[in-house]
Amino acid sequence: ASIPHGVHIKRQISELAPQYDYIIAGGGTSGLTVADRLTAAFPRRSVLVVEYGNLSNSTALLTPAATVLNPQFAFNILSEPQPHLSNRSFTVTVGKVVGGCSAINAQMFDRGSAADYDAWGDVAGQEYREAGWTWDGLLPYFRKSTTFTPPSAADVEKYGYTYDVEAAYGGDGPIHAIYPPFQWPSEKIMREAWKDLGVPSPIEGAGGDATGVFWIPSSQDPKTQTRSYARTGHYDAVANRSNYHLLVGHKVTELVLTRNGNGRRIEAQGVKIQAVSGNSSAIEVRSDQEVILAAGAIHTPGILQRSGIGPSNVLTAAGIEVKVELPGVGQNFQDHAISSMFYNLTTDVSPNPMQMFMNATLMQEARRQYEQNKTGPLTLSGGNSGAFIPLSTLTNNSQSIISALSAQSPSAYFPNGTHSTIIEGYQSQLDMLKNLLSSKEAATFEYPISPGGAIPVLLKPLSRGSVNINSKIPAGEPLINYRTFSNPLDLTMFIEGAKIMRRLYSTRSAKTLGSVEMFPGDAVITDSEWRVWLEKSVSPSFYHPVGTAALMPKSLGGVVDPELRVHGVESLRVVDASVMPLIPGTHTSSTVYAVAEKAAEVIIRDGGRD
Ligand SMILES: Cc1cc2nc3c(=O)[nH]c(=O)nc-3n(C[C@H](O)[C@H](O)[C@H](O)COP(=O)(O)OP(=O)(O)OC[C@H]3O[C@@H](n4cnc5c(N)ncnc54)[C@H](O)[C@@H]3O)c2cc1C
Repeated sequence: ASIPHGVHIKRQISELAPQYDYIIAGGGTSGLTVADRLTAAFPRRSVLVVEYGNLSNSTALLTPAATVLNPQFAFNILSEPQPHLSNRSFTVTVGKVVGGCSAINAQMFDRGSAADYDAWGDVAGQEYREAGWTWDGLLPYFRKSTTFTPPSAADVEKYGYTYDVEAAYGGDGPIHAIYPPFQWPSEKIMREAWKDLGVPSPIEGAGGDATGVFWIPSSQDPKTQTRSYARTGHYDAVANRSNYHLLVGHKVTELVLTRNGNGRRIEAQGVKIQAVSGNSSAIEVRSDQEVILAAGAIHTPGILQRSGIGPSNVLTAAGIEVKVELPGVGQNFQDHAISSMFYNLTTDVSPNPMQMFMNATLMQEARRQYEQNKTGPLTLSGGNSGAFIPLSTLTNNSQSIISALSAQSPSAYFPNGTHSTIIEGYQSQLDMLKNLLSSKEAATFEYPISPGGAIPVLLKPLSRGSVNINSKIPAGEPLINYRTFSNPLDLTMFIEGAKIMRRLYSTRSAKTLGSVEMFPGDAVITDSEWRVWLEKSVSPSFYHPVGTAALMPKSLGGVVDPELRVHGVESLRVVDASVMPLIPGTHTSSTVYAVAEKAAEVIIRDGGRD
C-alpha cells in the first residue's frame, strides 16, 4: 500500500484519450521500460500502455522468497503434448500483471557470455552486427538498465561474494542488483564441490565471461530487500507524468493496419483493445507515431498473426486474410529445458532450508528477521550462484557431438511444409551453435547452486518450436509447441549434462554433506536408461521463452529489422523477449531490460513524425 498508484491509471476504455502518439501492447518487463524512456524523452507526446493484468500491491510480489505462480498474476497455458517427452503437456507460465514476468520471476539477475550475444549479430548478418546486436553493442544498455549496490564488507567476508563493478556495472538505471544479506552455509560447500571438479570461478559473471562458478545478483532493492522489477523501477516513480497512461485489465487483440501508397505499403495505425473480463467488443485506439509490441514471446506472435502478419498456412487455416506474409512470426521458439535430480543431504550443515520449512518456530523467526530487520533467509530469492559449464568441460564426447551436428541436414528437424527461409535461418544458427558448443567461453549447461538441488539446464538447445494461434479459436490462447528434443542431439547433450551431477555429488566437498541420490537413483546407469528417464522427466522450460519474432532478415525467417521494425510493416516494432534470435546462456530478464533500453534509444533517435 506504500506504493503510489499511478495518477493516470485507466481501468475502462472510455477513460482513454481518442488517440495517442505511441501505443505499447504489454505492461511487462520490456513494455514498462520503453514507456518510461519514451515519456521522459518526449514530454509532449503521449504514450498508452495496455496491460492484460492488473496493478497489484500484493506483498507476495515484493517478498523475495514468495512463489507467485498463482493465476492471479500469471497465465498458465497448457502446451501441446510433446512427442519426445513421453507425450506430456506442460504448463506454460508467464506474467499477467503490471510488471509482467519481472513481477513473478526468481530474481536471478545475470547475463550470458559475450559470445552468446556476438552470435546474434553473426547469425543475423552484417546489418544487424553493425547496428549493435552484439555484446559490445548491448553492454552499454546492460549497464544503463541497472544500479548495482555492492554487498557490505561483512557479507563479503561471510559468504565470499565477488564482483567487478568496472567490468559489469556503473549505470544508474532504476532496476537494482544486489547480493542479499544471507546465504545458507551449504552454498559455500557446493561452490567448493564445483571447484573440486576443476571448474574455475571468475570474480564476475556479468562482464561477458559467463562460464564457471560465479555469483549472480538478485534484482532486489538494497534498502527494502524487496523485489526490484519493471513496475517499481519504470512505473511507480514516473506514473505521474501526464503523458503516460496505463490501461490495466485489457488486452490488445490485433493491430489496426492501413494500406498506403496505392496499397503497396502497410502501416500500423493503432490497436484494437478489449476488456479481459465481460464480453464487450474490441474498440480501436489510434496511434500517431508507432505501435510497439511488448506482450512477451508467448503473446506477441498472436497479436501479429491475428492481424494478418505471419505464416500464410497458419493464417489461412484460421480464416485470417494474409496482409503481410512473414513466415517467421511465432517460429524459432526456444526455451531452456531442465531436468530435476534430487540428493538427500544426510549430514547437511545447519541451518538449512529443510529445517526452516519443517519447523514452524524457525520459519516464524525467519519472518521476524525479515519484517523487523530485512535480514535472514527470506531475503533470498531463486539463488545467487550457478555453475555455467561449456560442453567440452562436461564431457569427452564433445567433439563427436559437434561432428554429428555438422552432418545434420537442418530440414530434418522441422515439420513438413516449413518455409524455406526458416530452414535457412536455422542453418545459420547451427553454424553459430557449432562455434558456441566448441567454445570454452560459452556455457552449454547451467546448474543453479541450491542445497540438494541438481537441476541441469540446457542453455544451447538445438530444437526449435512454435507459438501459433489456434485455428479453431484464434482469439484464445496460442498453441505452444516446444518441440523439445526434436533435434535428437539435445537429448544426447542432456545425458552428459545429467551425468556430471554424479561426479559433482561424489567430490570431497559434496561428500561432507552426506549426499544420497534419491532421484533418479541406482536404476539409471547406462546411456539408454538415462535416455528413457530424461524423456519421462525433462521439462521443456526454465521460464525463458524467446525467439518468436526474431531479429533476423526475412530471408532467414526473421521478423524484425535491426531497428526492431516488423519487416514489411510501417510504424510497428517489437521490443520484448521475442526478438532474441538465439537464446543466451543465462536467465533472460536482464537481457530483456537491455534490449528494451536499446529499443527505446532507437525509437527516440528515430524521432518519429513532427
Ligand atoms: C516463473 C518465472 C521465473 C523466472 N525466473 C527468472 C529469473 O530468476 N531470472 C531471470 O533473469 N529471468 C527469469 N524469468 C524470465 C524473465 O522474467 C522474462 O524473460 C522477462 O521478464 C520477459 O520480459 P518480456 O517483456 O518479454 O515479457 P513480460 O515481462 O512477460 O511482459 C509481457 C506483458 O504483456 C502482457 N500481455 C500479454 N498479452 C497481452 C495482450 N494481448 N495485450 C496486452 N498485454 C498483454 C502480459 O500480461 C505481461 O505483463 C522468469 C520467468 C518466469 C515466468
